[in-house]
Amino acid sequence: MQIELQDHSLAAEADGLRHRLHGVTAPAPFALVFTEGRLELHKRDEPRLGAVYVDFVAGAAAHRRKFGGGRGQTIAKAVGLKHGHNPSVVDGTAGLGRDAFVLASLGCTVTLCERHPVVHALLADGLRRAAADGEIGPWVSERLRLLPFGHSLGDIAGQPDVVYLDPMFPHKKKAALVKKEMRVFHSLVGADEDADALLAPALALARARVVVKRPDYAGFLNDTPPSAQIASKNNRFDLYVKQAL
Ligand SMILES: C[S@@+](CC[C@H](N)C(=O)[O-])C[C@H]1O[C@@H](n2cnc3c(N)ncnc32)[C@H](O)[C@@H]1O
Repeated sequence: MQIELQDHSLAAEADGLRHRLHGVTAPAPFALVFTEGRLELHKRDEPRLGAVYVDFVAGAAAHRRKFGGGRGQTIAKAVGLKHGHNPSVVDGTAGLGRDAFVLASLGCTVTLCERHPVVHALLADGLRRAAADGEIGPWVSERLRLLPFGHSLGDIAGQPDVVYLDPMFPHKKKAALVKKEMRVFHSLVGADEDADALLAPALALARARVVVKRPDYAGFLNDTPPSAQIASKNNRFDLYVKQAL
C-alpha cells in the first residue's frame, strides 16, 4: 500500500493502516494520502476537485443526522423503519457509507459490503474515526459493521431483514453539476456494469425485502419490475417485497 504522509508524526498510525490494507494501491492519477489523522483520496491531475474522505462525525453526515428529517426520510420508509421496529440491513454496495450511516443513525444495524479496495479503505478509515468519537462512537461501533475486504453477499451468515443496493449508474447530469468530490469518486469507481447480477443473491439473502436505489431516469435492476416504488427528489427506491417486515 502506498500512502503518502503529510504529517510524519502520524507514521505509526499510517503503518497500522498499511498493515490492515493488504497491499491496496490507488491507481494513477489517484493517490491515497494520510493526513490530519485521516485517509484521503486525491486525483493528481485535477487537484481543484479536492479530496474524498469519509467523515461521519462532522460535515454533511452530521448535519443530515441532526436535521435530515429522521424516520420521515424516504430511505427510512423504503427499508421499512417504523415505530418500534429497526430492521437489520445488509448494504451490498456500501460506497462511502452515507446511506448506511443514515440508516444506522435511525436505529438499524447495518452490515456493509464494498468490493473496491480503495473505497473499502476509505470507508474503514471513516468508521474507525467515527467509532472513536465520544458522541456517536458507542452506537456506530454497535450498529455498523464493515465486512472484511473480499467478502461478498454470499459470505454473510444469517438472514438480514433487508438487503439494500445502490450500484453506480452512469450519470446523466453534466459533470459540472455533480459535486466536485463525487466526480473524483465516480472517476475512480466507474459504472457498476455488472450490477444486474446483484439482484438474485440479494433476494436470496433478504428475509423481507430488497431495496434498490436508482436515479429517476434509470431502468429497473436486471429489468425486473419491483413490487412497489417510493420516489424522492432525484432518485427512487424500488422495493422487492418477499414478506412483511
Ligand atoms: C453508488 S456507490 C454507493 C453509495 C452508497 N449508497 C453511499 O451512500 O455512499 C456504489 C458502490 O457499490 C460498490 N459495489 C458495486 N457492486 C458491488 C458488489 N457486487 N459488491 C460490493 N460492492 C459493490 C461500488 O464499488 C461502489 O463503491
